[in-house]
Amino acid sequence: MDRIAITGGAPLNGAIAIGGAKNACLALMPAALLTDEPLTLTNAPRLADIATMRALLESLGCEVAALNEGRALAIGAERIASRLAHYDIVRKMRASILVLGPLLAREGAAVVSLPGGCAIGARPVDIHLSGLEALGATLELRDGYVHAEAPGGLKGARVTFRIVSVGATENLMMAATLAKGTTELVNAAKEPEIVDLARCLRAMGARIQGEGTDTITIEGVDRLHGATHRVIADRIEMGTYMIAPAIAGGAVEIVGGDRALVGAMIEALEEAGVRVEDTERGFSVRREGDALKAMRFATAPFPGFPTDLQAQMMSLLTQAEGESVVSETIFENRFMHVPELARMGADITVHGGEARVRGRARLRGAPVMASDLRASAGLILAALAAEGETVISRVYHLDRGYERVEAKLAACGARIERLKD
Ligand SMILES: CC(=O)N[C@H]1[C@@H](OP(=O)(O)OP(=O)(O)OC[C@H]2O[C@@H](n3ccc(=O)[nH]c3=O)[C@H](O)[C@@H]2O)O[C@H](CO)[C@@H](O)[C@@H]1O
Ligand SMILES: C=C(OP(=O)(O)O)C(=O)O
Repeated sequence: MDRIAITGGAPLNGAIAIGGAKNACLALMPAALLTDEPLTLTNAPRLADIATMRALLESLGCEVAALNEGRALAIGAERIASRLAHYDIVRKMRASILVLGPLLAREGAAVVSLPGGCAIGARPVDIHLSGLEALGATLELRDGYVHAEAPGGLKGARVTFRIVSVGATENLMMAATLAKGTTELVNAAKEPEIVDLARCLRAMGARIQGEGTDTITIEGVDRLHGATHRVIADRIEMGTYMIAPAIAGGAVEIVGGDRALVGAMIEALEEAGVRVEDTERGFSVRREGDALKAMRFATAPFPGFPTDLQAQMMSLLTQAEGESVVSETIFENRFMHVPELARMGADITVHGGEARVRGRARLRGAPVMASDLRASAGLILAALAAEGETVISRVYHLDRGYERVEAKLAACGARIERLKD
């Protein structure tokens, strides 16, 4: 298993280009199941999670070609050879549940493994399932699998989500494109990845309105066709690299930076004393003066502060003057990075969903372990500011969502290398 070694203390100066969004691409790929014509996705990120979704789609009979060195994916689902999403693939990645809606809509039947919990929380899929039932599917849970049927096809309905769920909104949007009649999704997620999926589905012939608001309306059509769609920029990668010069010093231009995607993050950074200035290619980020200021923030659905940037922002706040308060409202167990940051000298206490971060801790390099994707990114950022060497193990978590992280940071002056075991 690879590890990453970082010797902290070097300021970062340069430019970092942002790739296509993992979480958008993971929802766009299963959309290919809705049509027998090819769907081509450009600006695709080259990540482990994308390879996992590719393997899952291939196991269902899709043909997937990687073009332009993997930056574009052409996915053809001319014939669905299997309706079974096997546990062996689904357990690797929760987004696998996103094949359920499209398979059911196109084939009238699907058997999909339940994804199970993960480090950040239990993450049930009840909202996905009750939504599909509202569209007329019959579901049965057997041996860890969801057995879903809709022999006469799905039927449009009004579905009110109990809580805002990105994945359930995506699954239902896709399922509803081929349902008979109109579906209204109420209390829908408003994340940019939802908007991106709606645009792609529309390019495929779907009739969708209201994406980006809390009510999405989908008028079912008889069939969808192929399309080419460009994946939006990864706002979580963007936010992660915005913190790098803020914590390590220096100034980094985020190429492809887009304020509309990271508004809450920019607000939080500015409150902490970080300056964000527009450039022709995006924006540049640097710390204002020497000291960062403590602040409080709570994670929330878009346009609120993203839970996927909470760990990274917490690393930054270990270096702020005073006590910061971080509330995690989306996942019940997303503070796995705290004990690892403590090993590096951070002073953080957690009570329930709230972490109190006392700055300005003197961070020192230590061996630490990545527990999940964004926790790994938080540890990398903390290591950039720590004295001495930090070695992060289990970086396969990081590889799920960050492409060439060592190369991108090293190009800005970070002393970082991947240790191959
Ligand atoms: C691949 C992908 O896009 N992943 C993102 C997606 O995950 P994902 O789509 O899994 O997250 P959701 O928005 O569904 O989860 C929000 C909350 O709802 C709960 N819930 C969700 C579904 C359900 O059926 N029942 C239920 O109780 C979850 O446990 C969680 O507490 O959105 C999350 C919240 O922005 C991000 O952190 C993930 O990076
Ligand atoms: C939690 C994440 O991904 P997933 O939903 O695939 O676990 C993430 O991208 O931060």
